[in-house]
Amino acid sequence: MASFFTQLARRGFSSSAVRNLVIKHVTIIGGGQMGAGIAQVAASTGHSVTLVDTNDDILKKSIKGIEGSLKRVVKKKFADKPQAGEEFLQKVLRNVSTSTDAASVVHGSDLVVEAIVENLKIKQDLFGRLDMVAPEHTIFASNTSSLPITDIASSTNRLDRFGGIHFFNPVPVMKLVEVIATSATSQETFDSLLNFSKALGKTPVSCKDTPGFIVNRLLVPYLAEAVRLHERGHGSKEDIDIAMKLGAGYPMGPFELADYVGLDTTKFIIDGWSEKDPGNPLFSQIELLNKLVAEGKLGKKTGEGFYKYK
Ligand SMILES: CCCCCCCC(=O)CC(=O)SCCNC(=O)CCNC(=O)[C@H](O)C(C)(C)COP(=O)(O)OP(=O)(O)OC[C@H]1O[C@@H](n2cnc3c(N)ncnc32)[C@H](O)[C@@H]1OP(=O)(O)O
Ligand SMILES: NC(=O)C1=CN([C@@H]2O[C@H](COP(=O)(O)OP(=O)(O)OC[C@H]3O[C@@H](n4cnc5c(N)ncnc54)[C@H](O)[C@@H]3O)[C@@H](O)[C@H]2O)C=CC1
Repeated sequence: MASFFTQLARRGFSSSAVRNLVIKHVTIIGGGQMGAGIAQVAASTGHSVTLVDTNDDILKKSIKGIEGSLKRVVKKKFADKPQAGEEFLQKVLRNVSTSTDAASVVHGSDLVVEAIVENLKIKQDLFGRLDMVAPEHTIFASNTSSLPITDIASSTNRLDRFGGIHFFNPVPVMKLVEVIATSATSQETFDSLLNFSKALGKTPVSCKDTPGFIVNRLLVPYLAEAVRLHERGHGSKEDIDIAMKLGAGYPMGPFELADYVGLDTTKFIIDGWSEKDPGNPLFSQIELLNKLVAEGKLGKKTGEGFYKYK
């Protein structure tokens, strides 16, 4: 039987594309909560990272956030060696550069991780543009919470080198990464994403390209039901949060977690799924969530969501 590499070569891949599997340079697009966290962890594990966002002010904020989060890590990891801790921090920061123009920086990338707004069209536009300029061997991956990887990948001509890599918030703390293969993702791409996740010190699990993969398929209906339970007058937000923390062992209650994740992201997910599966009561609209998002109360990141943070 022909080797895997031979089979790939027969399917039109050059040997240079096949050989270049170790991910060293990563471009991360979107410097928000997730992108900044992924950049931090990748840079901390010796990868060279370019972080991209739409403007320099956002990127300055991302770097400041990375520095703050790194200080928490360093304080713990180098408790008895502050000098070594400071050196580590500076070394990690040197591994991160920034840009507002993704197309001009992907030429040296082994992997592009997208962590921009949860909107299919915007993600497709981004990947479609990058596909024309990125090297042949570059793997594309999305950190989407809920959109089909197959749909995002459809704007490119590298379906075999496209997968999902779903991190959890806060990225420096949460150990899980869901690695998602579509029906077109090559085994090699999947393995590279698994190995990259392990190189970041994470524990990867393998997922199919189904709505919400594993964690969000279970977490989102739970969160939605918590808000509905509150809307029905069957529990205060505070009591529901306390109940789930003390009764089910969750580190945060559902309202705290939704505020932490972002109510806009939570709404994007529920809207997308209810549009695709309108009869499914699990994904029916949630009035209170819609109201808060319409008021710009998006959770912790805007200072108010279900709770106030100012
Ligand atoms: C909502 C449903 C809709 C889903 C929408 C889509 C979302 C997705 O696609 C997928 C997701 O990410 S779902 C969210 C997953 N995340 C969670 O469930 C987080 C739950 N919360 C926690 O684990 C802790 O409260 C947490 C770790 C956050 C904080 O812990 P504590 O309350 O104990 O607070 P701390 O004592 O401050 O922190 C504990 C240790 O962690 C370190 N730390 C926390 N944040 C950090 C950060 N940003 N960077 C670096 N280190 C950080 C902190 O230093 C502390 O360390 P130790 O001193 O060793 O304990
Ligand atoms: N918030 C969470 O807990 C989690 C979110 N995700 C997913 O990660 C992605 C990002 O989420 P967050 O970091 O929470 O969002 P966020 O709102 O904190 O950050 C998104 C960033 O992307 C930037 N951006 C938007 N369009 C862009 C473009 N075309 N080019 C470059 N930058 C662009 C924005 O300026 C912003 O800084 C979403 O797909 C979300 O579903 C995945 C796991 C957990």
